[in-house]
Formats: sequence, structure tokens, C-alpha cells
Amino acid sequence: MDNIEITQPKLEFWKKNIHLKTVDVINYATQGIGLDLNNDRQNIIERCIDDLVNEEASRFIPTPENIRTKDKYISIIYQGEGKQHYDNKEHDECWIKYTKAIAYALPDSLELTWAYLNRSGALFKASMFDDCLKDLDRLKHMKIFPDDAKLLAHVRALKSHKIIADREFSLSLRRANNNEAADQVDKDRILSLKLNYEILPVILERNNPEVSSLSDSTQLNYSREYGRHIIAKEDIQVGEVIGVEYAYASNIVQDLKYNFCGYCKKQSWSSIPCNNCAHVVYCSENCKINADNDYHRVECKIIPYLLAFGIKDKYLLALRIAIMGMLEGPDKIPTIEDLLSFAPRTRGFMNGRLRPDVHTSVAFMQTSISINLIDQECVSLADCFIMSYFLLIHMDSLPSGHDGDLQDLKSRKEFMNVVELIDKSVRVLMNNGHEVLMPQTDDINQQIHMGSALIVPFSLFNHSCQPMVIISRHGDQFIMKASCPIKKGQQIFTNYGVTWYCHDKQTRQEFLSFYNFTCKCDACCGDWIFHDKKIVDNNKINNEIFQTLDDLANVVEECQLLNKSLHYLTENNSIIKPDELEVYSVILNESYKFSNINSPQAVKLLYLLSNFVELTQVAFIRLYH
Ligand SMILES: C[S@@+](CC[C@H](N)C(=O)[O-])C[C@H]1O[C@@H](n2cnc3c(N)ncnc32)[C@H](O)[C@@H]1O
Repeated sequence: MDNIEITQPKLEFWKKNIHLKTVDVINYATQGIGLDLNNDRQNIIERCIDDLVNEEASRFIPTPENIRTKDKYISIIYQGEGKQHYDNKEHDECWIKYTKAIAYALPDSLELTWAYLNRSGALFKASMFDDCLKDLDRLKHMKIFPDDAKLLAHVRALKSHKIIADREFSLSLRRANNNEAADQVDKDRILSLKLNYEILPVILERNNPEVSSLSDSTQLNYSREYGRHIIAKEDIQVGEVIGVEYAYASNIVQDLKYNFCGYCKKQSWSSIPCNNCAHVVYCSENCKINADNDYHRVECKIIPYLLAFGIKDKYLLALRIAIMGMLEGPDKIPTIEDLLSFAPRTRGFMNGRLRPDVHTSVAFMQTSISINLIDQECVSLADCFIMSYFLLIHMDSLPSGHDGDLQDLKSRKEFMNVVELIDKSVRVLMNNGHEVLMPQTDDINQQIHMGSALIVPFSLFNHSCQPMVIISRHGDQFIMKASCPIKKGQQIFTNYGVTWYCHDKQTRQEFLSFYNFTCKCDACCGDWIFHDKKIVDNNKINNEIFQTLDDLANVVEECQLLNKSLHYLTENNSIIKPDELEVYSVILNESYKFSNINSPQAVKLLYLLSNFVELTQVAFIRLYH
């Protein structure tokens, strides 16, 4: 059942065909008549569509069959699978199946009542009593609530309340006896600490007047060589917060879409579904309303079709960005003339400031496509045609009974406008998007890939294989911190792939080929052989950093302590509070005094700090016990 969103063979064939056609056109346009993929974009898009409409096999966009959105029978199947996992005591698997049963059930249906009740049972078994009670509470508002279900719900609620009360009582007893040790080994307590761990939003002390989500210790510059980039206006210490921002738009990968709130991106166990589609859940009514207002009311109707076409997560996020632009209003989507009228440094500024929450700033972000990536380009353009088609159908901009003939569509200006808007969003996202990773409690060394985010001000930073910053995520807020001391006037570089510094030069340059520039960092120019990731893992870091230096006994000792505590924290699955990180930053600031900033040793220090920063983030939790 897990392959509900399978791509259908007819669509596969059509997509393949449309990709092949696009390959021909792009090859001819770029190599044959020398058009530029970046600057002659409109021309290339028009040529692609021209070619498609001349080809009978590509001309009609087929309508996917058996589109599954809310569906009583799918919900029932998931309930059955959930029950099997319940009997096998597989709590995590059981919970996810019941959540899917909730997502697919029709509003106010008997299936929805049973799905909530069953999930409350899974949560009860996994000792998630607060969430269990939330699900049971929802049942009170269900239109269909049979007596046998009512009785079960009532008994479960009573049991949950009793366990919660007993817990509180024993906790207060322990506190009264000051029995810290016993307190620490209480597994339930640790789990509930993690579940309820909230990090307050971080607020910058001094804001940059032009880019308010960056610190005033930074400045936005422009040069021909680097484009827009950020420099330090004053000396910056390790650990100093450089930027704090919410994503303009972000998404959750399909595999994890039932684990997280689709709006605020918190892991959520007692989630509620969208009323119309089965593809998103939320932690609260509030998040549901916000998502609908911002983008989901449009997305909701077309996502099932796009999933049937096998459109990938990144393109779906680009579509979301385009929809947000359309909903903000045509004045927020700049024209070509607007694009040309701005000075390069202040592109997209409004009243002298960059507004990371407004589509205009997104539309002015840098895009550049490498000629080496033709394949990706073709997939991308073909997907843009498909997304534009379904978007227009939903927005009722096409005549009724329209049969998907591209010839007819091509003559419509609104179709071409939408293709161009989505294509632009794809390119903005590819060039500026951030991968969002999350630590997980069961294996702290392996992060999970949660999704992607577009964080406008963070995209003003250029790349270096020796990054100077570290980015962590708290809910939908992203925090950038200095990972090494930065001198006044220096450009501040980030790393476009969090773990790239573990790879050799050739591999790094392959990754970077997409961005169309040659990295001139010391590691690339000097062709350093970066250490293998394993060497820097945990307890091997300490002595290596300082082995060539004689008189650093204190720093070595502190680093060893630091390393030991990291090891301890990792083993015990702990969370570090952001203010606790300060002490580590002090030690690292000291260490950097004795270690050349442009050296592989400095990368080891960076690795040490990133491990700590990782532990300040809430980890992905699975229900094991
Ligand atoms: C996320 S943007 C960075 C901001 C960009 N410089 C701008 O003007 O908006 C990525 C693009 O910046 C440029 N870039 C990034 N790192 C660079 C570097 N180290 N040297 C030169 N250009 C770089 C490349 O054109 C890349 O495609």
C-alpha cells in the first residue's frame, strides 16, 4: 500500500517523450545557434513548446487516472496494516499507518473516528500520553462516534490521565528528596523532556539596516568576481550569531510528510489532516489555516496529479514559491524592465531594505545554469510545463472541456507567464535553496534529510570549501553562527553542501559545477587532501590538532574535555541548550589562536563545533518503547 502515489505507465511514456524533445531543442538552441541558457530563457521556453506542439505524441498532456486523494478504502487498508503493526508491537510503523488512515479518511466519516481512536491506542502504547489525549479529545467533535468506540475512548482517556498524574506525583516526590540521580535515569522523563523541548526564537541584538535578518557586524557588498556577497564589518568571534531568519518557503520530503507539521515543520504525533487532500498533516488548526492562506488552498487540488506524474519534491517546492508569488499579487512579481532597473547590489530592495518575506526579493535572487547540466534542464522545463498546465486548470483560467492540447495552450499568454514564473522559481531554488537536515535520536551520526528551504538573506553568502559559518534549524527558524574567528573586511563564506569538506578536490568541484564558478578557496587552490570524515569522528580529534605545538597544554586539555563531553552527550542522546554552547565557543576561540585558520586543522575544529551545534537542535524521534 505504501506505493499509492505510483507513476502511471501512460504518464511515464509521455514524460519521457517530452524530456527527449526538450533535450533536442535545448541542444540545438545552445550548441546549434548559440543561445544562452540563462539569458535567452524566454526564447528557449517558446522553442521547446513550439516543438512539442508539432509532435503528436507530446502534444496532449494525458490526465492521470485513478487519482487518489481522500479515499475511504485506502483509509481502511491503512487501518488494517496499522493493526498488524500494533499486534507486533511495532509502535513507529503502527503510528504512521494510522496517521495515513487519518489523512485518507473523508471528513466526518466513521473511518476518521476509528483512525483517531486507533492512533490514540498506538500513542498510549508508546507512552505518548499527552498526544494520546489530544487524539481522544478530537473524537468529541466527530459527527459519527459509535457507542463501542466511545467506551474505548473513555477508558483510554481515564488511564492516560491517571498515568500522567502518577508521573507528576513521583517526580515531585523525587524533587522533594532531591534525588537527582534517580531523576536522570528515568527514561520516561527524558523522552517527555525531548518531546516538550522548545527553543525560544533567537533575536539578533543588532540588526543590519539593509538586511535586517543579518547582524550589524556584517555588510552586503557587490563585485564582478563574487556578485553579491557578505563581508565582516568588524571582527567576529566563534559562536557569534550572524543571521536569524524564517524560510520564505520550505517543504518536507514525501517520505516524511506525515511525520511533520506541513506548516511549522515541527515533528507532530497527534496531527490533523487537510480537509481536502491526503498529502499534508498539521500540528494545529492554526497551522492549517496559515498554510491554506499562504499556498495550500491552491496546491491542494493539483498535488495529487503532480505526484502521479512523478514530479519530485524540489520542483513541488518551486511550485509553492510561484504560487506564493501569485497570491501576493502581480505587483510583487517583477517584469524584465524591473529586473534591469536595479543596481546589482540592491536588487529587489524595497524602500532601501531587503524584505525576505516578500516575493520580489525571491524574484531577484541570482540564477545561473551550467551548460553541463542539460539533462537536469530538460527534466526541469518539462516538469514546468506539467505544473503550469495543472495550475491553470485549477485556477479556472482554461476553458472548460480543455483536453490538454499544448497547441491551444501555447497561444494563451497566461500559460506562458505561468511557465516562466515556475521556471524562474525552479532556477532560484536550485541556485539558492538550502538542504534541511535533522539529527535523529537513534543514530546521532546520521542526519535525516527533511526537505529544502529558501532562506533569502542566507543566500547572499558565497561558497568556500572551508566554510566560516554553521546553520542550525529550530522549527522553521534558521540560525547562522560563525564557526571560526572572522576578521573585519573578510568575506564570510558558507558551504553549499554541509559535508563537502570531507571530500577530495575533484569531488567537491563536481558538486560545485552546478553553480557555474570556480572555487578559489585555499583548500582548492592548494589542493589540500582533506581528512577522511572518520578521522575527525569524536575522540580522535584532540591530540591531532595540536601535536606539533609544545606549549598549549591548557588548550589541549580543554579540547580534550570538550571532546569527552561531546562524546558523553552523543552517547546519552542529550540536547544542548543554545546558551550552553557559549562555553564551547570560548574554548574554540582560544584554540583558533594556535591553529592556522586556513588549515586542515581548522576544519577539524569546525567539525567539532558542528557536532555541538547539531546537538542544540531538536532531534527526530521514533517511537520505540
Ligand atoms: C547562493 S548565490 C550567492 C550570492 C550571489 N553571489 C549573488 O550575487 O546573489 C550562488 C551564486 O553565487 C556565485 N558564487 C558563490 N560562491 C562563489 C565563489 N566562491 N566565487 C565566485 N562566485 C561564487 C555563483 O554564481 C553561484 O551560482
